[in-house]
Amino acid sequence: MKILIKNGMLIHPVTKKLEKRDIMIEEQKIRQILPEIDAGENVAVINAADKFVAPGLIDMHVHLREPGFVHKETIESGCRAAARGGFTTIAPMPNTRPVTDSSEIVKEVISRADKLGIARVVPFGAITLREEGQVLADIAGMKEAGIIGVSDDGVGVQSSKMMKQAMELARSLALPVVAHCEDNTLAKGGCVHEGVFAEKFGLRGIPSSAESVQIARDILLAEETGAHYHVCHISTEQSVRLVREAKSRGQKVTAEVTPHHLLLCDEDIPGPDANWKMNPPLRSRRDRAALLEGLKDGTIDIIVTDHAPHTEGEKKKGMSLAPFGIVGLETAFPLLYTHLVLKGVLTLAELIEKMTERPARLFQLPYGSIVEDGTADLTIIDLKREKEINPEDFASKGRNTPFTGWKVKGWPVMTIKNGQITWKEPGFYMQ
Ligand SMILES: NC(=O)N[C@@H](CC(=O)O)C(=O)O
Ligand SMILES: [Zn+2]
Ligand SMILES: [Zn+2]
Repeated sequence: MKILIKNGMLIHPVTKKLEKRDIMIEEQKIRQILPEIDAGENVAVINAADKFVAPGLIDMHVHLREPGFVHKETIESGCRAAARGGFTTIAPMPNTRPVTDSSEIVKEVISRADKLGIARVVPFGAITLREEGQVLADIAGMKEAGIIGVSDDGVGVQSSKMMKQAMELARSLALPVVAHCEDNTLAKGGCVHEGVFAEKFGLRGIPSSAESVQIARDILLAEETGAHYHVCHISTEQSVRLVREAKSRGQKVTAEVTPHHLLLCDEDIPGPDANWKMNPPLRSRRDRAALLEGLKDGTIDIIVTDHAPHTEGEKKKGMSLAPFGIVGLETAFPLLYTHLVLKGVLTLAELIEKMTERPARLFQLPYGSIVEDGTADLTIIDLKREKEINPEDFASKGRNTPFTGWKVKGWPVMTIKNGQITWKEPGFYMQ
């Protein structure tokens, strides 16, 4: 089927200004981008007047929970959440049960996602067997099966020796090492940032050094091994400084940040409600400022959600006992558009770049831009539409968000992946 998107606003690749364009999609490709295209016969026309058309959003850090934790999320519910949030490509972390540490599980995840066709799923494989930090996983086999990088997300790799071996192997396979950075001897037992909130509520804190110490170690190991080292969910001022310094020396070190670490700090936590509990925790106001600075100056390369669904029952256990993590796929774009773009922190083009083209480049994925003959992954967004965040609307099984009730603008109204409509806001106009 041919689809014609009429009168949408696109970011010009050079001037970065918005301009009105028609886009013709045929099969899985973008065939034409022109100021005016006639529909002709047998073409479905989408009226995108006053709407912004972005490349399909890419999220390089999500948790789909299948296999093993399907009460929290399934590949299907997670992909539906992605499509509803405007994402066409998502990269699930391997901390499922069993852990994604073999080519069989990698193939299984990819084939289930392919059959559904709701979002393109490009998985990470584990660094170590069962993410236990003891024995390297079959990284070469998993690469054959389709992984795009390795990560033990959920836990830090405690042994320097293990990390070094992983980097050597990953380097030889041209795979990035994507690190959840957490030194257990420093973080042990903490549930929130070691700061004002922890003190006020008498909770055990996780110091910033639990993250930054491991980043410092890993940057040295990456220098020695030549691996591409990517820092997961960076959260502290010191971590940003380390990445900036490594980049300035020309090292291949990259980093990602989440919307919640960009928009919230520990002072904002209203009380001991586990919907505000995630790993790494919300840090200080100063850390948050350093993250924004790092994002603006390019030290931090991309934005990811770290979508981490948990059940209401699990989250009711309170700050100390509830699992870490919040959902993010269905709120990321409107939150960032409202609080970064509309407040002048980033331009719309900069925000989009960090959610499309940059992640595609970092992980060598052939997506993330709107070009003729390119894959037809597109997200149509109503930048003016304002709506309250209501977890009851989520396609995700997870309702665990600290952003309930936030009034935000910039809601996706249609998501197209590989030339197929994967989600559409009810009532969004189509001829
Ligand atoms: N971010 C979180 O708070 N939780 C993640 C694990 C992780 O990303 O480290 C999860 O799997 O629930
Ligand atoms: Zn993590
Ligand atoms: Zn994660």
